[in-house]
Formats: sequence, structure tokens, C-alpha cells
Amino acid sequence: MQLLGHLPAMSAAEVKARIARAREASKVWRRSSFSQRRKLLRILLKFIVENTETICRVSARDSGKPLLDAIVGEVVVTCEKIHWLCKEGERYLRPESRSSGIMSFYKAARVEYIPLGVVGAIVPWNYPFHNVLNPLTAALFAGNALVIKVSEHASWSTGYYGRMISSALAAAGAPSDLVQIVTGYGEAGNALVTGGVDKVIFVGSTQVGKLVMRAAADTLTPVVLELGGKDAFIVTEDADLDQVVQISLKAAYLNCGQNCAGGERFFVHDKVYDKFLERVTPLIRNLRQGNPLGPQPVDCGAMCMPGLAEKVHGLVEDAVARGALLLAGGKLRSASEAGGQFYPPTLLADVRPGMKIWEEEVFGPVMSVVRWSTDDEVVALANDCPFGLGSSVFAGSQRRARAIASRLEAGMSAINDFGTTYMCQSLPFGGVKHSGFDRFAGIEGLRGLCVPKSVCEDRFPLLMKSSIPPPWEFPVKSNAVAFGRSLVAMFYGPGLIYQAAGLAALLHCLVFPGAHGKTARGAGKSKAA
Ligand SMILES: NC(=O)c1ccc[n+]([C@@H]2O[C@H](COP(=O)([O-])OP(=O)(O)OC[C@H]3O[C@@H](n4cnc5c(N)ncnc54)[C@H](O)[C@@H]3O)[C@@H](O)[C@H]2O)c1
Repeated sequence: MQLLGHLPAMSAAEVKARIARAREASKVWRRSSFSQRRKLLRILLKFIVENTETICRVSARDSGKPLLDAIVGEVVVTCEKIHWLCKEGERYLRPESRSSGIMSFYKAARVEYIPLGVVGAIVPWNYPFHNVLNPLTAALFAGNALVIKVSEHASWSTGYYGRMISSALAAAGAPSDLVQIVTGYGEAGNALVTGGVDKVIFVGSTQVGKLVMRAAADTLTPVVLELGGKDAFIVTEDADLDQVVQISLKAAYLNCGQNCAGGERFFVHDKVYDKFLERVTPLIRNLRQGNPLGPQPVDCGAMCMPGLAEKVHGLVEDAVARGALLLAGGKLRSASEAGGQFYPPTLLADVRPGMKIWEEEVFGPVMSVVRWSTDDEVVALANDCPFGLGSSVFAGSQRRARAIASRLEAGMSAINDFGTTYMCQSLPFGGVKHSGFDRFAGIEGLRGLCVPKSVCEDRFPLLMKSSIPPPWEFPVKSNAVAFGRSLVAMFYGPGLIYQAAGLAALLHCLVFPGAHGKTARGAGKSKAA
């Protein structure tokens, strides 16, 4: 809650000017080779590896997260992404052959992945470094320019990160205007959506996602919506509790719970419910919270967005008033008293439908525990939620965990683990229901930053070309329809006899153009017709 500096709240005109600069740069970069793009990413990667701690300290100062959370959530995932793009990105952006079907058997078909041009990204404050590098690395690798609007709650760090990006562009010989960072409020974000970019990747709340989609409709700008989440974390009676306990704490309290794909709803089987609570309660009560840049290591840091601690506390109070058990945390201190906006790691047991916390995204350090006893029941409880981003299922048998996960309404499922679908950068990231649609990251997300252009050409140009068959030439002949019917029967008829009859009828049409009435009967003509 201290002033770090000032940055411009850009006007719509300034945002448009940034898009125009990016547009010019994109015209150069779209012709770059994959090896040039890899060179740029490797320069970034080298800088990140050599300056990991500084990157984390800058993120901690801007967002209040502990350094370890920054290493895991900001640096490791970014390095993993760059590594994946360099290793496999080209394979998925090269032209891809496709089958040409029956009628076009003499054609070669393929998809070419053409850079979109200028990608616009609007991102939140929870991971100031990764939220910038995530769209940046993919958009540039796919041959685009990027205009990125960072959050008004985490803009200061873009000074350092922006210098890193500019230096990397210069060192790689890429156009200096290829990446434009926009600072400001919602109006600047709106100007980006309506300012003529070729696609918008919006990462933020469901509420603002709807505004973005509405604004994008005017210009028919495609949008990817990566919205809120309220992930289910399911524990069966035979799960390995030693493994589950520590992972569940990370799922709930990493980055002080400010994760879109964070564990919020912990469904624990009746038979191990009390044991689970006995194990996690003392650990949660003993988590150390404080200044992430102080002399002592801390387990939990601060909340970033002003007012978020009050909002989280409101949800906890409502749950307790409606019968939930408060087993740890749950006390709100003022920012001046606490030395910042801190909300303690909180544990609620016996959470049930009807409480606000059952439905609303918390986006804070609260583990809500729910009791269940049959697999059908837990699937129904987990799916009783407006969000559907990530999920985790822990069971003694991987088969049972997989069976439960397959029934969850979620974009991602980690089996006997948490968050691994995000670490595997070849996988698409995204949700269902109010968590948004379309995918960012992974093969699908990378290709989504391109126009998938369909191309079809002659497979043997010297031997065979398209020509209009005589019955169909203008003016069309009287046997044109009979010829068409024969063709359909020959290619798609059910069985060889039917197809042979079609071929005979087709030849008859060609040899006796005037005798169509008799010849086509029976071949390709249904009884009803
Ligand atoms: N699914 C994901 O990948 C993902 C990742 C991180 C966070 N989130 C979600 O983000 C939310 C928290 O972030 P937040 O509070 O910054 O979200 P937010 O929706 O308030 O803001 C996100 C961004 O949108 C901008 N914005 C605000 N009004 C706008 C408008 N009218 N037009 C265009 N842009 C506008 C903001 O300035 C900010 O940069 C949570 O709901 C969380 O679940 C989702």
C-alpha cells in the first residue's frame, strides 16, 4: 500500500497510436524466419535465467507476492513456455497437410498458419511478469506484433520488464515497435478492443469479460476470454493424504490465493474428512505472512488489488453466519494496523450450497472444505458452480480419479496433482461456463494467434486438372441433374454394386447425352424420390 511511482493513464487516441506503430512493425516481423523468432526468445530466456531474483523482487514489490511464489508462478512457467515454443512451436505453425476427401481426390490440401498481424492482450495484476510474457512470447513466435494493456494495479513493474523487452528486441534485430505496453484504466482497455487489433486476448474477471465481448462485437474483433475460476479439488477416501496435504495448501495459498486456476473448493470424502482437517489446520494456523521483501522468509504475502481483503472477508463472514466452521484465519485487520493489505490464510469447513462463497470467486487465501460420500455426489457438487476452469482429483486408484475428472465441467483436470496442466505448456489453457471460452497457450492457443488459411492445389498438375464435365457446362445440358445423381451414387453409394451402377449411369450420361431419363434410373435415385 505504498506509492511506487506514476505512469500515464493513456487516452484512446494514444492507444490507437500504439496500435498503429505495432501494425507497421508487424509488417516486417511477419516475414521473419522461425530461427529469428527463436533467437529472440532465447535472448529473453537467457536474461530471465540470469536475472531471476531481480524479476521476482520487482514482481513482489508490485504485487505483494513472496519470492518463492514469484519463482514458481512468474519465472518457471515463463521459462517452460519459452522452452516449449523454441522446441516445438515451429512444428505446429508449419503448413499442415490434410486429406482432400473423395470428390477432390486429385487435390493436395493443407492449412497454412498466417500471422494475424497485431494481437491485443488485456491482463490482470496477479502475475505482473508472466501475464506480460505469456501472450508476448506466443504472439511474437507466431509472427505478430503485440499491444498489451497491463492492469492499473500492477503497472510499475512494466518499467523494468519493458526495458528487458526493448533490449531483447534490439539484440535480436527485431523492430523496436513490435511490443507496445499500454498503461491506464478500463477506458484504455476498451480503446484496445475497439482500436483495430486483429484479435483480443482478455484475461480478467467474468464481469469485464462480458464488456470486452460486447465492445468487440462492433468491429467483429475475435476474442479469447480467460476469466475467473473456482477450481474443485477432490480427495477420495483412499487418496495419499501425505501427498494431498501439502499440495492442497499450495493450491489454496500460492500467491495468497489470487489465482484464476486456484483451488477454492476442497471436496474431501466423509471417511477422511476429519483427518484431513486435523492435518491441515495446524499447518494453516502456522503459515507466516508478511512483507515478502522483509528479512525473514514468508509463506504468504499481501493482497494486491485495493479492497480485495474486505471482499474476501465479506464472503468468509457470510459463510460463518450460514453455518460454516472457521478453523483458521478469518480476521480482517486494517492496512495501517497490518502494515499493508494482508488477509490471513483462512480455513472454512462444512461449506454448503446457499452460502455466497459456494458460488462467488474468492480470489483470496481461503480453503473451503466440503464433505461428500459417493462419487456421483461429488461430481454433482463440483459441477454446481458457475465457473469451470481447472480441477484436481486425488484417489488411490488413478482409474477412479480419471473417471471422476472426466465428468467434471472444467477446461482442465490434473489427476493426483494440482496445476500441472498449466505447467505442461503444450496443453491449451482455458475454461468452460463463466470461466470463458477459446484457448490460450498450448498448440491450440499458438495456432489461435494465426489465420488458419486453407489452401488446395492440384496434386499432379501435369496429369489432372479440374474441368467442368460436359453436362454441367453452361448452358447446362438436359441430363445435368442425372449426371450429378450418378456422380453421387458412384462416389458415396452404399456398397460396390451401388457404386458400379452409378459409374455405369455416369458413363451413359456422357456417351448418350440425350437419354438421361432412362439411364439414370436406379443409380443414385432413392425409392422415395
Ligand atoms: N483465466 C485466466 O487465465 C485468468 C488469469 C488470471 C486472472 N484471471 C481473473 O482475473 C480476475 C482478477 O483480475 P482483475 O481484477 O484485474 O480483473 P479485471 O477484469 O478487473 O481487469 C482485467 C483487465 O481489464 C481491464 N479493463 C477493465 N475494464 C475494462 C473494459 N471496459 N474494457 C477493457 N478492459 C478493461 C483492466 O484495466 C485490467 O487490465 C479474476 O476474476 C481472475 O480469476 C483469469
